[in-house]
Amino acid sequence: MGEVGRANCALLSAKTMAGHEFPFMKEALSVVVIGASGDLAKKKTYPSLFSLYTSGFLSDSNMICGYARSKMSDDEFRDKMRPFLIKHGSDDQVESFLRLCIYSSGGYDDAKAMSAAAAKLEAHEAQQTSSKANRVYYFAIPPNVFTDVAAIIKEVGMSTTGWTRVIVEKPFGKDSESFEQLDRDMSAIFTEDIVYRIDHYLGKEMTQNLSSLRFANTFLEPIWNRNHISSVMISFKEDFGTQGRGGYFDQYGIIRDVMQNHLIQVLTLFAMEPPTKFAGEGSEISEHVRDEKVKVLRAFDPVQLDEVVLGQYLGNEKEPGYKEDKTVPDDSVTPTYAVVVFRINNPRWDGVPFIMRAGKALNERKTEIRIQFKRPPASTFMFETDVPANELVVRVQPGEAIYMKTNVKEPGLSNDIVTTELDLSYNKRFQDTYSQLPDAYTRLILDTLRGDKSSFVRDDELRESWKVFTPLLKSIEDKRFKLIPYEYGSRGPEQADELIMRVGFKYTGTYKWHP
Ligand SMILES: NC(=O)C1=CN([C@@H]2O[C@H](COP(=O)(O)OP(=O)(O)OC[C@H]3O[C@@H](n4cnc5c(N)ncnc54)[C@H](OP(=O)(O)O)[C@@H]3O)[C@@H](O)[C@H]2O)C=CC1
Ligand SMILES: O=C1O[C@H](COP(=O)(O)O)[C@@H](O)[C@H](O)[C@H]1O
Repeated sequence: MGEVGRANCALLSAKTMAGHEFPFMKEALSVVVIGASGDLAKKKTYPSLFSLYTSGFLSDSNMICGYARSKMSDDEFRDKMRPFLIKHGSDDQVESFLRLCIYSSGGYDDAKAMSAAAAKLEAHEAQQTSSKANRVYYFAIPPNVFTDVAAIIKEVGMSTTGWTRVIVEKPFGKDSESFEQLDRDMSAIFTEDIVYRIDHYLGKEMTQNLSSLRFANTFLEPIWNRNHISSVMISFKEDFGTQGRGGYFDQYGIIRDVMQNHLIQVLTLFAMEPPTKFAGEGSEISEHVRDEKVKVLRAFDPVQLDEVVLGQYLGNEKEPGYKEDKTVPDDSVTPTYAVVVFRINNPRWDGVPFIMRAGKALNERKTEIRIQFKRPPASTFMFETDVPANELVVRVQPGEAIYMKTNVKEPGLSNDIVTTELDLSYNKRFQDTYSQLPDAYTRLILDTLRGDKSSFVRDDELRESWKVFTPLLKSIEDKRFKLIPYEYGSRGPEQADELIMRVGFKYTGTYKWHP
């Protein structure tokens, strides 16, 4: 890899970075997973740490210490974790990785138990040749214990010879007020530079790709504005319901669950102005992208209530409805589906609707960004037909792809216009790497080890995004919305389509894809 490519490693995948030696790899490292007995730890945190191990970023000299309230021996913990690792590597790799994993039990405010865990880290670190010992704490715990855990880590768990970094999971509050409280409590304990707020959508391949797509292609950036784009739609669809998590979900709803975090992150990366720099040496590099994301959030207009549609799913003959989940109250008014239109009041985006759609229990699973361009001028006169607008679609998942709906002459003797696509499907174009693309968590944990914060959420980003969402959430809690029922497995409420058409999205229904 040449020097330019190397400098840009912030934009490369863990796979293509394999073989790279980062400074943290020459120093002692312990990773402590708080909440190691939980769901996230077994489904995401440990498999991602294992991937970093099999790709050479973690080594046999590292220690991974699980910490949670449940009492377990090291071996019992390893037995619990083994089934979640086996599909990610060979049996030998799993066993050698599990040898790095120890377990320590204790309460989330129990400084004595945390000291016992820290003593194990110290004993291990003392055996290493490096005089610097770094520590990462991964908070796979509910937010109500964040500050208790943070306080005991600060008291007894900080590295005295190297850096300490803390990865924190959402939710980062429920509204502006609770966010400010959490932020005050956390910042009284840790300085912002050691806090890595993870949003796994920022680690997804196509989210990471957005800036390259925009700023590394001269044909795109000049048309990335109100002069050429008529609407932008960011959609998140899941073809399953709350899957027994209804009790948790009911406290949050779809807006807090995916819009205020994952989708707003995608939107701000899409809409921000060019950052000063993406890559290079120094911790300030990470701030350039985050500065621009904050700036664009500050330009959001208040959401208009008549530009919002909310829904809740009903069951069908096969699947239960949302309120049939025993953990959901019978009178729940929590939306499982939402369309919200955002307006960005700056010279680039004035007048362009940003339509955010998210829903559970829909007809398919997909996340995408759909950019609809203005119609070709005078097309009805010139071609004597309504030529459809071009659309650029960034398919985030599943089946990562970028395709541009393009109008061409129908091949043959006809002069009719047909809409087809310029298609960059990742599974075809990047056959060697596609099946090995790293999980979002793998990439983000590696970024933490490297000290690259550009794909983590800064406190002022959260502050600004809560300012956008809080008034809307309050209106929902004040029951100012009618929740529209939709059937499990449908495309969501019809009123959602009416809204997106009303604000400017055009659906012709004429495009057919032939894979
Ligand atoms: N490289 C690749 O992998 C490619 C894949 N394709 C695939 O082809 C298929 C069709 O392409 P696509 O770009 O989605 O085109 P469509 O024209 O089918 O859909 C375009 C958009 O219109 C919305 N829509 C659909 N029905 C209605 C309606 N009745 N009223 C209002 N809006 C509606 C869809 O929303 P909603 O999502 O809610 O249905 C979608 O956002 C997709 O599955 C796509 O993944 C196409 C090109 C390349
Ligand atoms: O954070 C969350 O994200 C998942 C969707 O993540 P994905 O990577 O599978 O797209 C969502 O199902 C969950 O409700 C939400 O809390």
